[in-house]
Amino acid sequence: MAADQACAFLAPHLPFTRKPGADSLPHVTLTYAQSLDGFVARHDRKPLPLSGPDSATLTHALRASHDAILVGANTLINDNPSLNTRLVASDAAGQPAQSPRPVILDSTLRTPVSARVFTTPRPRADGSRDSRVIVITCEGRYDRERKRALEEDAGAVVLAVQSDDGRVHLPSALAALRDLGVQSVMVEGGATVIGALLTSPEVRVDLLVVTIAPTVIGRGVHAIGDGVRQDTKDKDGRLPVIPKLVDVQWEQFGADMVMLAKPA
Ligand SMILES: NC(=O)C1=CN([C@@H]2O[C@H](COP(=O)(O)OP(=O)(O)OC[C@H]3O[C@@H](n4cnc5c(N)ncnc54)[C@H](O)[C@@H]3O)[C@@H](O)[C@H]2O)C=CC1
Ligand SMILES: Nc1nc(O)c(N)c(N[C@@H]2O[C@H](COP(=O)(O)O)[C@@H](O)[C@H]2O)n1
Repeated sequence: MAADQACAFLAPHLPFTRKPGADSLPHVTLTYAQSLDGFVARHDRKPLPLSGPDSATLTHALRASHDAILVGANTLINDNPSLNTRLVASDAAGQPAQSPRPVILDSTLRTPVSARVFTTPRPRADGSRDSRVIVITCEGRYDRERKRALEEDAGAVVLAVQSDDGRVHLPSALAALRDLGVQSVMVEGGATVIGALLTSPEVRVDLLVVTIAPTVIGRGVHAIGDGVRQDTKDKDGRLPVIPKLVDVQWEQFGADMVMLAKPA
């Protein structure tokens, strides 16, 4: 069964907890599904089902094993995702599945109050954890009325952190999540977030889990290439660097291949 296979595949990497150290940031897992030719979406950025049922079960087991699940604002707007754990009964450690807290990176608060994520039930077995959606925006860039609407009409927690070239500063976002008690974050995309995270000189990705579906798209949004600002140097004059991968494992889930690796 796919759920058992997912548990066995993920078990050696558990638990996903905060990195050691007084000011340490949460554990970060980066995960996405791509076509055989490297795309996460078609060129129109409409939702694109790539994962088959077995690798989708793995993704939900992974979701259930993290405190929070993070996506970029474009993914939230284009896909209108649920971000819950409806495909699994238990997490990768065999405990009853809980849905992680959704987190949206949204520099200017474009997230609609009608987004599905705000009304998706997110029962938690322990009953005590705050499961409200967290929207992280840039100090000085957001509209106060949008913040009020997200908080009061959608029930979100809106956090404003420092801006990094017009985007949410990733270490500040992770520190804000840590301060809310989040120990582990599963980042699901999209391409811009994947690129920003993989090339961040300040944030470490602890685990990378990539599903490769036997599907050819031809033209679309590239998983890495379209998210990385290859032509721009950062404020210290450095070009984006994508880390090498170590401890690489491959396993077949249904028709898909899944790679699990650690950035060096
Ligand atoms: N196949 C898969 O596994 C997945 C595919 N997707 C696809 O990806 C596409 C969306 O990807 P993108 O357009 O690249 O947008 P995205 O979902 O990566 O969101 C980018 C937006 O996030 C916000 N943001 C704030 N701070 C940021 C930061 N530090 N770094 C990056 N973004 C930050 C900005 O508003 C930015 O425009 C959709 O078509 C969706 O279907 C999304 C997730 C997973
Ligand atoms: N693992 C995976 N496989 C695919 O084929 C996908 N298209 C995605 N997309 C991500 O999952 C979100 C949808 O979540 P719900 O099913 O609505 O809970 C979508 O927004 C992407 O983040 N992932």
